[in-house]
Amino acid sequence: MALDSSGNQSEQQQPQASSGNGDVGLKLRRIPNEEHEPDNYEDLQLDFSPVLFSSLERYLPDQILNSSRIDKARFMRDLLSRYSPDTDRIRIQRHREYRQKILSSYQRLHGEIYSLDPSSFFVPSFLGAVRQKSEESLRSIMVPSSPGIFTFEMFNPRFCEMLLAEVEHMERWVYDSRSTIMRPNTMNKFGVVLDDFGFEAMLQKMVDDFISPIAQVLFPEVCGASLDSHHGFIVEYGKDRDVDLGFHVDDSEVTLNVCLGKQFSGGELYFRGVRCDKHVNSESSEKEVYDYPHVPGHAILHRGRHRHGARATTSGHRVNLILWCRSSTFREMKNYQRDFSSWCGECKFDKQGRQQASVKATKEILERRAAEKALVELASRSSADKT
Ligand SMILES: O=C(O)CCC(=O)C(=O)O
Ligand SMILES: [Fe+2]
Repeated sequence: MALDSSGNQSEQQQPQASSGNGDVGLKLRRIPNEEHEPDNYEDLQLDFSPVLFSSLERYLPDQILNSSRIDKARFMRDLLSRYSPDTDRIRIQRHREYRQKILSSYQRLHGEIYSLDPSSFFVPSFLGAVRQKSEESLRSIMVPSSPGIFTFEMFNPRFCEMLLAEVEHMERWVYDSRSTIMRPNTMNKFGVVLDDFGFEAMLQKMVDDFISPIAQVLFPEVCGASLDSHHGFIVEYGKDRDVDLGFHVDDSEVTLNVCLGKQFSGGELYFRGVRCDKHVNSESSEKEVYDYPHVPGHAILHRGRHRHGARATTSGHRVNLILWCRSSTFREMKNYQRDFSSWCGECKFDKQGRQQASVKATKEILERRAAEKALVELASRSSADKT
């Protein structure tokens, strides 16, 4: 369903609370209305991601929030267009057409995995821990690893099998239809972007209902509670696939990486500390060195800025689901900050150095003052002795 510039739709319209030019002066709320359940915009042809519309909906002023879905979509589209440069708009439009082309011709193998079904996707320990919503319950399923890195069992073997089969089915479709698809990022020659194949809404729900509540507890300093978008993809290693992955940071605040299988050796992740943009190439300390061997069904959760790479998969076939989870709030806040010592190892080290230097300088001043005072007292005592 397309939304034309006048907002006319074939969908039946409800009475309008506010419409047309009258909306222009209305401002978004500063604090989202968390109780409001946003509409779904998947079926509308919009210039921006439907997920963005659902997220933005909670910030709408009451006058718009109570109006029809179409009016809300029109209001948000106009607002976003005002802030989006033309080049962005063209890029978004092309990407939407690209996705539309895939969706209109790709036949799903397991349609049931395109909607989140927690009890069939997740193991009971993971489901129970997130549902209890306490820090204690979340920490109880985490395997001790290294500071800022959390590992836990997450996917049921049956779900792993179905997703693996779906990925194989996608690759076969790409080959048979001679389609050219966009690979997950510049580092991978293989793998698929799940969001382009219709998984975007399911994966964002996984982020909203499961990853954000965990990140809120484990990564509050990068706005873990407000992960409002993601890039969800599959990486594949082994014979006739990628071999390894170079040292890098992810374009995410928090990354979830789950191994789906199959059988393989090698492919360990290696970590070397969290860094901000300025310190991304700095040395790492011994304490920051950590290696993680993948286990099918198990997840590893880390900050996107935690420097890492993947060693060569030396035999077999390794397939992982990666979710780069992003927070627009964190990205906006970052523009106004210089000190990232709450999460960057090097900023923290610099800050400690500055604090130690300042303590040392203060101590020296106090010692000098005490010595001067003692000298004055000595001098006054000796002159009193003489008289
Ligand atoms: O191969 C892996 O498990 C890691 C992949 C990764 O770090 C990435 O795609 O950003
Ligand atoms: Fe990565």
